[in-house]
Amino acid sequence: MTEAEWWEFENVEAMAKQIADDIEFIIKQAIEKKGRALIIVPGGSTPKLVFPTLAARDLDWSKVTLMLTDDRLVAKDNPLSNFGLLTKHFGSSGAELVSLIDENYLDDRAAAGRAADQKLASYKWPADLVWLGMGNDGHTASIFPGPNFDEAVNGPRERRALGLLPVPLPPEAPVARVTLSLSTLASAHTVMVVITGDHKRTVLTDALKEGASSRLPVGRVLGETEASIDVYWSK
Ligand SMILES: O=C1O[C@H](COP(=O)(O)O)[C@@H](O)[C@H](O)[C@H]1O
Repeated sequence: MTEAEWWEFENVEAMAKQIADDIEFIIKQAIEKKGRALIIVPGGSTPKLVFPTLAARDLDWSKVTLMLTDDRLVAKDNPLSNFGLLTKHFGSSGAELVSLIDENYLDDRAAAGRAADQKLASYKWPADLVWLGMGNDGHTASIFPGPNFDEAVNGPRERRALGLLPVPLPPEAPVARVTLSLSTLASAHTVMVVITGDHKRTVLTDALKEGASSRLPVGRVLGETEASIDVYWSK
């Protein structure tokens, strides 16, 4: 069983405000303590509820690095690009935005993963915050259930990013991915999971019960997380 604290909200607006408050606090604390904040955020649809509220916060964004938990292996101007979403909301904030995708390797997921891994070596780890999303199938970042699951979770601990192919391909984004590794996600100072709807609540509850040996990616990542875990949930 993995312990997590649940925060439940009447609506997504109230949830978005609380998440923005909490991330603002984490960023300010990190800047005060070490001069910069490294904040990892998810892609997909759920962050769209929070990014506008967070981006409007009066912070010294020039001292903030924003990176993604994962991205789709597509060009930055492709509508599926998580980095495109990040740029849309934070592009004028002054924050450093880090893409996991090197457009030289759009046809080669393994090389794309190695390129991201090399790039990430120049950042200061662990991250101050890893904010995880979760798909209906229990995937988190781009660690999916299926044949790539073992490769994704059993890699060397020093590996920070890797290229993966979800099987089956998710209909909403049927492309290869580059994802942060389990060890990178799980070593953050703070970990939050943000989900909506009854189905995802059931999936996450089951995954937490299964703990570190969970059959679901989100359960595996959270089971290995060193920090306390906060779950934000709204209908
Ligand atoms: O493909 C992805 O999906 C998950 C879940 O996204 P959501 O749309 O169900 O919120 C997301 O966390 C991940 O970053 C993204 O690349």
